[in-house]
Amino acid sequence: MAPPEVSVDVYTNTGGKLSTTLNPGYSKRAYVTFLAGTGDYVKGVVGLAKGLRKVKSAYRLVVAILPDVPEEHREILRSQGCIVHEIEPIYPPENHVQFATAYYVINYSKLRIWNFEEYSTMVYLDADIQVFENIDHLFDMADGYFYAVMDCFCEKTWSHSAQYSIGYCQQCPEKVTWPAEMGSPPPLYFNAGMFVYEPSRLTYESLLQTLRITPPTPFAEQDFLNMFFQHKYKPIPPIYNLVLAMLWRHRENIELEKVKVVHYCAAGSKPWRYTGKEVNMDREDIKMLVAKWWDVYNDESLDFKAEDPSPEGETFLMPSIMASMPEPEISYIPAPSAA
Ligand SMILES: O=c1ccn([C@@H]2O[C@H](COP(=O)(O)OP(=O)(O)O[C@H]3O[C@H](CO)[C@H](O)[C@H](O)[C@H]3O)[C@@H](O)[C@H]2O)c(=O)[nH]1
Ligand SMILES: O[C@H]1[C@H](O)[C@@H](O)[C@H](O)[C@@H](O)[C@H]1O
Ligand SMILES: [Mn+2]
Repeated sequence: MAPPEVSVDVYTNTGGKLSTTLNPGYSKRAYVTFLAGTGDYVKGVVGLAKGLRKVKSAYRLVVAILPDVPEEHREILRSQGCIVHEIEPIYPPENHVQFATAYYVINYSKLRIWNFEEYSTMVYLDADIQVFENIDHLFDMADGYFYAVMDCFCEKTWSHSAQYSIGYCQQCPEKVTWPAEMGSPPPLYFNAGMFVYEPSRLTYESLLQTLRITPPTPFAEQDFLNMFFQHKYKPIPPIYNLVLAMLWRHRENIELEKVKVVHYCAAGSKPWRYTGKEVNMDREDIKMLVAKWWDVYNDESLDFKAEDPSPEGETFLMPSIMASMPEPEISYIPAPSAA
């Protein structure tokens, strides 16, 4: 039986408030990012909030914050229209980590976002990500999968891995093929700076339970999520999370003018710390992308306005008739053959 229709206010990230008739069965959607510490990542979140406004995203930005984020920074985020949501830290399993505990706490704490059950679908974005084109259509993908962009194994950060040791990368699996004597090739591996997922209490509990018996590995929650969602993972095109190293490692896989989401994850590329001195950072494409981030960050017209809806406002799934953006088809990337 169809649920009764009710009239509700729909708040948009662009500051609009639309009254409409919605089916209460409609699910809620939001972007979510993560912030820890007293440092300068708050600038990344502010940039991201403004970027989402610039591309007229219909959905709010939730910021999952650790208790150590100072009140001053929380206030900046609220004043930018973000929904600030404090979470408890998650610690790595006991007796496993002698050093770099902070690194693991920061990254594992991200798993709390599976507990945000008030939302049915969320798009997670690292604070060092910027969105240059509307990606709201990602919320329309079929339920039951974990969507993210395939990573690249060519940078030194991967030097601990078997892939790196033989020069194998899933971005060009035909260049160096996986040797039979090393067993089956590794499963597809995503970068966890951006993903589409469904919060769920059950999944959340299973994640935490599994984490307790999983020794920490170099890429922390990224390795863990890859293991946990191995059979649910569906790759989406690199335009949804341009890992910057792709520009010098696999330029042929990237159509830069089509890129919607940029992930400033390469060493030296965080726009708010950028000096241009580190390796590859003097490239023209990098300079252009850093400048584009600053354009958004410095654009005062993108600041959240006082007359805009309160950060407590809810964002409901809008009936497609109201959606302002055309919804491009997303082509799934077929799994590269092992050979
Ligand atoms: O002091 C910090 C450090 C990190 N973060 C948050 O944690 C995220 C992950 O850190 P980085 O973006 O600096 O790291 P990378 O992009 O190199 O990280 C990649 O690898 C990490 C694990 O190694 C995570 O999986 C991360 O999501 C993935 O994009 C940041 O975006 C930010 O949201 C903070 O808030 N404060
Ligand atoms: O998977 C890794 C990891 O996310 C690193 O932290 C990032 O800097 C690299 O670019 C990426 O390949
Ligand atoms: Mn990142």
